[in-house]
Amino acid sequence: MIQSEPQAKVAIRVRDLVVGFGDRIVLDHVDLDIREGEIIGLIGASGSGKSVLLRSIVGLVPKRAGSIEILGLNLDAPGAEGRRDLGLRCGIMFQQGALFSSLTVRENIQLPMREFLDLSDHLMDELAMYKLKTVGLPADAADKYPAQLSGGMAKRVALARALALDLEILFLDEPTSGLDPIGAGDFDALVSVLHHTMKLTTFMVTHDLDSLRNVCSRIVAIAKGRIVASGGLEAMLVSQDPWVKAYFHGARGQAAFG
Ligand SMILES: Nc1ncnc2c1ncn2[C@@H]1O[C@H](COP(=O)(O)OP(=O)(O)OP(=O)(O)O)[C@@H](O)[C@H]1O
Repeated sequence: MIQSEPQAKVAIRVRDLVVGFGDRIVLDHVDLDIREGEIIGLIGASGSGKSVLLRSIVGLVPKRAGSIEILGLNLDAPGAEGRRDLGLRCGIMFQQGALFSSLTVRENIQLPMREFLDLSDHLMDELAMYKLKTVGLPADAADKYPAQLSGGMAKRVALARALALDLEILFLDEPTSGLDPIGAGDFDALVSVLHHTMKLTTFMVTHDLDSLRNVCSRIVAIAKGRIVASGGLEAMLVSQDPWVKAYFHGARGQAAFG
């Protein structure tokens, strides 16, 4: 696992967060601190609320109670300037990549630039090519449409779009799902390189045991609406939480870590 700086400042502070839909409570008084430079791997059973937690933190799902601070800004009252500031400093890559099918790769990558920056078309073209290169794609991918890309390429384009601005925090929702093990390993390596070169704080929802081992600096496990374990692999392996135990000591966990 990647080591992180224990004394770094808190980048994301979640306190007493309650989120629900109808009469179902999905997040039940969740507390979580993520420090600058950490790569967090959020794990939990299907439907345990991983994506809901990610979406709540970025303000896409309304909360019922609690508070969320990102880079020192309280999401309850960010103000127009604060909202813009967060848009510039945080990037999100969703599970399905969510590329716009009618736009080329270049145009997809340029969307956040158009929203947040005032740049000439020429400069945006140069930046888009640079971002493509950063995620390991060839220049001729720029004029392709999403339907012409493989799953792995589409994920890289989605990452390039998330990185379109100079980010401090990157949110990834199951970035390696749907990739074969080699593609997933390549993607993990890319996330590690970006972490080292850009000093990104990364919050990643994942089911991928290799990603947890190779990329994350800390694992956070969620079950029954609460954080039930947090720490390195060693902490997970000795956790007494039933779900964490089953996950790390079950057949897949044994194959990966045993
Ligand atoms: N917009 C919504 N409206 C109603 N219920 C929702 C909504 N979004 C999520 N849920 C419910 O919240 C629960 C948690 O969903 P979430 O997507 O966070 O699960 P997850 O842990 O990410 O699962 P998976 O690993 O399968 O992606 C699920 O029961 C889901 O049906």
